[in-house]
Amino acid sequence: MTTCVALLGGSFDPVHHAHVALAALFAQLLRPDQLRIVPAGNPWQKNALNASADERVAMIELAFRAAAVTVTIDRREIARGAPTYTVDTLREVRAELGPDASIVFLIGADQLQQLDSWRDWKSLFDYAHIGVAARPGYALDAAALPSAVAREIETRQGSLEQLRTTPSGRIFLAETLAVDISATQIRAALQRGEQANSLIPEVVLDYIQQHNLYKI
Ligand SMILES: Nc1ncnc2c1ncn2[C@@H]1O[C@H](COP(=O)(O)OP(=O)(O)OP(=O)(O)O)[C@@H](O)[C@H]1O
Ligand SMILES: O=C(O)c1ccc[n+]([C@@H]2O[C@H](COP(=O)([O-])O)[C@@H](O)[C@H]2O)c1
Repeated sequence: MTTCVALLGGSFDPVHHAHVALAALFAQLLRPDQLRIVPAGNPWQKNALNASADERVAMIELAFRAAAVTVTIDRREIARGAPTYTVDTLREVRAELGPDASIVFLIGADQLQQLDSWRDWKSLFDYAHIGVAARPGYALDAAALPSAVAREIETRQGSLEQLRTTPSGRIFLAETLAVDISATQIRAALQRGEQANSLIPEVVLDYIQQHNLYKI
């Protein structure tokens, strides 16, 4: 049996219900041997993060424990101390797991729409598959995507079975996720002094309040 490892990277500033739902969806679809959450150390396309790396990790632990989704937190991008390029992460994980393991990097539709802006993006497929989840407001059809990304999907689209049993090179689009939540919206709500109860797990909200996060 091929080992299958799924990775969900992100800023998680803070982690929210859609992150957990995305991870749970692919846990169910792929039944991976391991599901790793990879908090970005220095997400170079974003403005400065609000919470610290340790705070983001603590919130991720709380969120996934509360949801009973079994994950491992991989801190390599935090430890790297350089702009976070996924291609570097996938190269490292490939070296660790060997040539035969299936590696699946999970993203939402917003990131698919800008995949061609990622560092050395075509090389991502040398190391891993990409699993994409739908996101309200971000279409998955070819017309909504940069033409280079649409072309890549045309040749690389594969089945879940192909993702699970081959090492890299395929894309799978999961069209069923429909959770209209963003960390931007949560930070704005918290800054306005609103509770954001329906957007993040209660344990994460408790943590945010105890640590006085997202006030400014
Ligand atoms: N509502 C959502 N539906 C589907 N995928 C999502 C959703 N929210 C985030 N993701 C995906 O999860 C990963 C990590 O996202 P991230 O931590 O940047 O959250 P975010 O809500 O997009 O943050 P921000 O609003 O700060 O940009 C990305 O691949 C992103 O596409
Ligand atoms: O490699 C890149 O150049 C790159 C550019 C943008 C985003 N990413 C990765 O995509 C994941 C989601 O990013 P974000 O900004 O939505 O949190 C996270 O793991 C980022 O490191 C990676």
